[in-house]
Amino acid sequence: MSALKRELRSLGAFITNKPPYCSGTLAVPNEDLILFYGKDGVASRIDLSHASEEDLKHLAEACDVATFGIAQRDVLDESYRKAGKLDTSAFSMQFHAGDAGLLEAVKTDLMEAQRQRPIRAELYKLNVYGPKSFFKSHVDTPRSETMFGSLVVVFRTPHKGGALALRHDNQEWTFDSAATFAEQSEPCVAYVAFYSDVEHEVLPVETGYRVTLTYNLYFGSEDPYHTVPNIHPNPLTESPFRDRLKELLKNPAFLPLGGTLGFGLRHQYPLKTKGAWRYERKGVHPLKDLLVYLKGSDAVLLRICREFHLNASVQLLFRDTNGKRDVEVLCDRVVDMSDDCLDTQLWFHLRENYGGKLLRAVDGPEQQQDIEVHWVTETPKVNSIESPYIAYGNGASAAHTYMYLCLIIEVGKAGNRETAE
Ligand SMILES: O=C(O)CCC(=O)C(=O)O
Ligand SMILES: [Fe+2]
Repeated sequence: MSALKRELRSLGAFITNKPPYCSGTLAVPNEDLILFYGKDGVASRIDLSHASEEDLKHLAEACDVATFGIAQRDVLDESYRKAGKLDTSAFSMQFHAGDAGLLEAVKTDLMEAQRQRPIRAELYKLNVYGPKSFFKSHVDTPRSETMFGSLVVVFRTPHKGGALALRHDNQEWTFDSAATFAEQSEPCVAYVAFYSDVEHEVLPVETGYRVTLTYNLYFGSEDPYHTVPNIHPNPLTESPFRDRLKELLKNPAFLPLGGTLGFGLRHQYPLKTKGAWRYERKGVHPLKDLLVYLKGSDAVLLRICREFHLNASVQLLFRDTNGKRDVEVLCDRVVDMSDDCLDTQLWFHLRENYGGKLLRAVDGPEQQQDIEVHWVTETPKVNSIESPYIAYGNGASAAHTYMYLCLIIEVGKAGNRETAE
């Protein structure tokens, strides 16, 4: 491996290793933890800061069986999810994530670069996970295009087990509320927030009752909140990446003549390709618009590049074909090839008709590479977007290629680049 490749890989590790969730504890006054619940005329009352086993059993018995969403349908299957739920119409309490300053913590810790963007949390359900309850691995069903994640608040009721396992991009983390509470002496609730594309699973509760509120997180206008000084987010820091990049930019041996860096985006983004030419004509540029919607480490990356005055753009990398990485083409606009009939090579078509730039080709020495991109991180395979087209060979056949969203960064030559000092 060349020295440059090694340096880029160690730089990329700071991005790739950043978890797509945040968690912590939050001090809450006891009076905010009184829960009133019931579906009939008379409501019951439980103090979630000092709940007895008997109180919790009563609450569990008042719940309905929890369902879960598959393809916009609610499904009941106790081999997949065993838990109780109350809809928002069947309970009430003073505690609101928006008021408690929790959104501020989520913005700071999870959203990072986008922390200036307003977000709001919509209360979804109260859940009770009693002994042997669980919720197998799933991703939450997005309720709208602006929903970007979920927030779970766990109350300090006696329980063991019921940790939340989170999985993304072949990595796994665990948020164990029972263990978190064991380390706290102050009255508090525990919270965990994660992006919508994070798979998660509630492991079986061994003893006691795990009581939660779940919220859907949206980009959108801000709820009023008060900053509570007692929030202790587990910080997931971005500064090692910034420091390392700065070091590299200062080093005259790093890309001495300047160059182009590529980062595969880590998160999934909805991208409408159908009819792309139509909205381009109206002046809509989805790849440019995506810059303000970047999530988590993708957003951090953009912000740091901007700090260093590096030109950054979201582009589409096309990779052809059959899993082989023989031909790669980069396009700075959305391409809809669903109606295209290709009687030439895909890379040629993209270059001729969509302004694509050839990164790598195998079919002959005469093919020119348009630009060289030094890849720092790869886009996870799950984030690929399929793009169909019709290929003419001996006859017409349906073919497809895969596109990957990436952030392309221009680095100036040594001595001619800023390091934000
Ligand atoms: O309780 C939790 O930690 C997560 C619950 C969950 O995944 C859900 O309600 O969709
Ligand atoms: Fe979930």
